[in-house]
Amino acid sequence: MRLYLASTSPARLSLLRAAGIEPVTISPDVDEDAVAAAEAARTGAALTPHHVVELLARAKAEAVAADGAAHGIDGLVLGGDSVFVLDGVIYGKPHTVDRARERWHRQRGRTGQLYSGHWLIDHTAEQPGRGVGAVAVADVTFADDIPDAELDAYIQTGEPLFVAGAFTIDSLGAPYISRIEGDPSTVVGLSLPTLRRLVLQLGYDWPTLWNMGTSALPN
Ligand SMILES: Nc1nc2c(ncn2[C@@H]2O[C@H](COP(=O)(O)OP(=O)(O)OP(=O)(O)O)[C@@H](O)[C@H]2O)c(=O)[nH]1
Repeated sequence: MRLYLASTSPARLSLLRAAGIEPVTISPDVDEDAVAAAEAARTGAALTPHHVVELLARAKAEAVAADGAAHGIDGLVLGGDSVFVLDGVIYGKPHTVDRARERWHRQRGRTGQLYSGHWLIDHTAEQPGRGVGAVAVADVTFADDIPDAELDAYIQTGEPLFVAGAFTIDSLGAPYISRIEGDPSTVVGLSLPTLRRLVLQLGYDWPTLWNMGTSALPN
């Protein structure tokens, strides 16, 4: 079974490859801010983190599936979205050094939640368009002994600017994460246990997605 990843996230691609799946990646053409704003206007209330990540994961998967014929899609289309929540406030990517510094000064020594949304669409002749979704959440606790100067050095690498919550657990940010509760792949941006359950929900066996080269096999 072919998996189509409706995401530009290198981290999501790496997670799938390490799990034995070489997806076809297709960039979703979605204005995330506009989609979230339209939903907030429709509901008349601020969106919960759970709602935001499932809404955007679905929008990305549906945007790619809508062009299914153009892409020659015959398989499962996966969209994802992640946000970080601290004290009830939803944070995406900081994008700027000042915002990343402000976030870290707030989250240092604290615990927040990383929410990842998943939407999987069956784009095969058998069940064209059937979609299922789920959200996974993991608690992330940050080290409390990071001096300002070291935080600035980390921020200057640029890594924190383009990831939800301004941190990674699998790259330069790893030394600053003291505890995770939940499956680590949720924090990276794609919960593999959650994806497996969605595949089963659509009636497929997980191993049918394996199309590993040697890249996924431990050497
Ligand atoms: N490597 C890594 N990436 C992380 C981590 N936490 C969050 N991210 C990334 O932060 C990004 C969150 O932004 P999203 O809007 O969900 O996704 P995106 O990167 O914009 O890509 P699209 O799916 O194309 O929207 C994702 O690429 C996540 O993989 C982490 O701990 N490690």
